[in-house]
Amino acid sequence: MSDVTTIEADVPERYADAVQTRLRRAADEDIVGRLWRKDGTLWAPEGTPEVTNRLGWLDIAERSQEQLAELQGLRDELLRDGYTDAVVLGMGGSSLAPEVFRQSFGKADTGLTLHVLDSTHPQEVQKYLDTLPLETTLAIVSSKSGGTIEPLSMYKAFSERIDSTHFVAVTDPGSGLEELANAKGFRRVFYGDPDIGGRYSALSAFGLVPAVVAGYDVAAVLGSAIGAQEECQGEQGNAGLWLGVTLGELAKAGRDKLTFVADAPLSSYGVWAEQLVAESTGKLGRGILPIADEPLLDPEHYGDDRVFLHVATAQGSNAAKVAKLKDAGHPVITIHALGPTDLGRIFYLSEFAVAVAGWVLEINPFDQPNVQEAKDNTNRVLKEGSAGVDAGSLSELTDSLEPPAYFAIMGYLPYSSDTEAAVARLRETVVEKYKVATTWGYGPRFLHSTGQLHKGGPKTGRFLQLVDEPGQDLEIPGEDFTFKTLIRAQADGDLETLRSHGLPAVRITVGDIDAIKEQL
Ligand SMILES: O=P(O)(O)OC[C@H]1O[C@](O)(CO)[C@@H](O)[C@@H]1O
Repeated sequence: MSDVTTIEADVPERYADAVQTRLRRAADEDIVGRLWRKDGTLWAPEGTPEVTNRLGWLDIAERSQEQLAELQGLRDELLRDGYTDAVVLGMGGSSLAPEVFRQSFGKADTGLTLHVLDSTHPQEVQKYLDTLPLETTLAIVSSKSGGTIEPLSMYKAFSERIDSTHFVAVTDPGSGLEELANAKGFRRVFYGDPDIGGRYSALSAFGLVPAVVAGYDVAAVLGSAIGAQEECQGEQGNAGLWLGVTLGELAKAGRDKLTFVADAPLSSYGVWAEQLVAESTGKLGRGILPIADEPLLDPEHYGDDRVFLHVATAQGSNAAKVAKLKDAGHPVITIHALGPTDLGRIFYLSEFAVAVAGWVLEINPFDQPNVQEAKDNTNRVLKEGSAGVDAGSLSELTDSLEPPAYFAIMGYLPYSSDTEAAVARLRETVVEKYKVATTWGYGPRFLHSTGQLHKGGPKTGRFLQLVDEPGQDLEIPGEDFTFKTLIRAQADGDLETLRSHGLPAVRITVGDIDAIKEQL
């Protein structure tokens, strides 16, 4: 057991020495004090960009409390004006926390029905345009940089159909999106903190605007985050420090597949944590690979590259399976949670832990050096057209497949529960047959999440790209490419980038995902 109150640890004895030694070193080197004093040399040489100006999240929950009255004012105004729905148009850090809030809280009595659109698949965008009651829908265009191609394309599609007063922007001061919002007369512009990067922005305006508009108890979410902030102050009983040191040391010992088991109603935690962990740690050939939503199996199916993080609630149904994992000697860390308002605490502890793990792994957790490559390749395909893609063959991925390799499935497909169920069956087959960890992400969403680790992390990934032939296309007003061209250029660009890193990457144009299992 650790000496912290909110986290329970079952870490096998053989790793305990490394964790204790590292905790002593953290105390000797005043890691917590230096983190709070925003000393960037914890992670990178003095003067490195994207370090000291990326630590605003440390006390953002306190500062966000001051924004609540204004946000609640917006919600009241929208309800008075007859609004019924709100849709977030954003990617990565600008969409994933709202998505976890949405799935965890559900529909509140006192707010708008929240939706999150973070896809460029024409069928997916069209679905929202067709099914939302557009006359009573608020569109929240969310982008820190204000220049990301996906939210701007989604904005363009919506702007043809709804009036400017139906839009609000969430962005950092001085961005192109701020300028656009002012020029077009958006209802409001809300600002993020420029000293916080996208994946650390959950408790700033990026998470809060959608959550307040949806009527969720954001004051309680922030209260739980402030509780965690207090827990992360000193050397003793510091849950975030302990978690980061443990995850870092386990990764160094080869347990670098952090497998989330999140109980209802917090089952979607992994989709947010995935970006935090992968984009922060996956670089310089190192990193912790987050595994979200993988079917949970019996211990014998797992290699010794796993560590399990159980977000446990009273309603959860995973306890018996997790107990078996502990008994079999897999490291298991349990974070106990009461319900959705605990998300503030869980987000905060995760953020602090990942910052500490960055120190252990000797990487800068606040940059994303490899994300740009896929974006550049996409832009080139958009400009010059595709030179045609060699699909490759599945055996490139399965030949001598064993831990510590991992099998990544990336679907440039419309979102559907049928797809997710078929992918879950495929993942289960891969784990059972090869004992390797599997990941799954919708493209282009995963490009802003695990995409960084795929290229920058350990070169152990095998990549299966799934694409379809969309039956319908959708114009992007003002652009000379359509959504169908954009998503295919993103898929082509990513395949090319993976291969340029010497990584095995194969494309399958899907009809029946279940049929892939037979070829493994
Ligand atoms: O909020 P923005 O600037 O649109 O960026 C979206 C996402 O893209 C990235 O910058 C890179 O993938 C993420 O870190 C970020 O959360």
